[in-house]
Amino acid sequence: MKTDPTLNETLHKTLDERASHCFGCGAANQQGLHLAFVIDATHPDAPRATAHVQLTQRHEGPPGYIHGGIVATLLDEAMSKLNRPLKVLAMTRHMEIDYLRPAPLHQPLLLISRHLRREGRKLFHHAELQYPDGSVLARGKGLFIIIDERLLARAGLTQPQI
Ligand SMILES: CCCCCCCCCC(=O)SCCNC(=O)CCNC(=O)[C@H](O)C(C)(C)COP(=O)(O)OP(=O)(O)OC[C@H]1O[C@@H](n2cnc3c(N)ncnc32)[C@H](O)[C@@H]1OP(=O)(O)O
Repeated sequence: MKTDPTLNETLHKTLDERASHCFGCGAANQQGLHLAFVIDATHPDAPRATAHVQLTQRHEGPPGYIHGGIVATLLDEAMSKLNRPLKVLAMTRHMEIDYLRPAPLHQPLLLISRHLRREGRKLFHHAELQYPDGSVLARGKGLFIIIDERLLARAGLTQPQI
């Protein structure tokens, strides 16, 4: 049986290295958004993440504005960045979004997320896309589920013990 020649290489990379093509934040993804977050873990149980965003016509939906699916990606990515400071691996299970105003292209915007609460494996996060003056363009609430070792292995995401 033939094996994929890239498989062995993939298995020997850490999860962080394998996330380098993440569409939201991966440095190696040339088509990605390259979001760079600053994490504030002053309160370890209530971390916050912030990123500056300025998108171009590549991500256009309505003329002059960011596509709604990309807005969802921004909010999802911002919320996912709260998992590491909480010292867990977790994936988005449910997300809801209020698109309050069209989000403009070519303008500096702020992406801000915060952890709300934890109930067992369930993490409840919140995120906003804002103008620099704090007025809100879109708001998201997310349910992230903490992934245990068994599920990591099933998803092929186990970090090899070598
Ligand atoms: C891994 C590191 C990589 C991170 C990259 C970050 C990228 C940015 C974030 C993403 O976009 S991740 C990609 C999008 N997400 C996915 O692809 C996840 C796909 N879903 C799954 O793989 C599974 O559903 C998942 C592993 C998340 C959970 O599967 P489980 O079988 O472990 O969950 P389960 O069905 O038992 O639900 C867990 C709990 O949530 C509850 N739940 C589920 N849906 C709910 C809902 N909609 N509202 C409220 N509660 C809900 C459910 O009742 C249950 O509650 P209890 O623990 O109290 O019993």
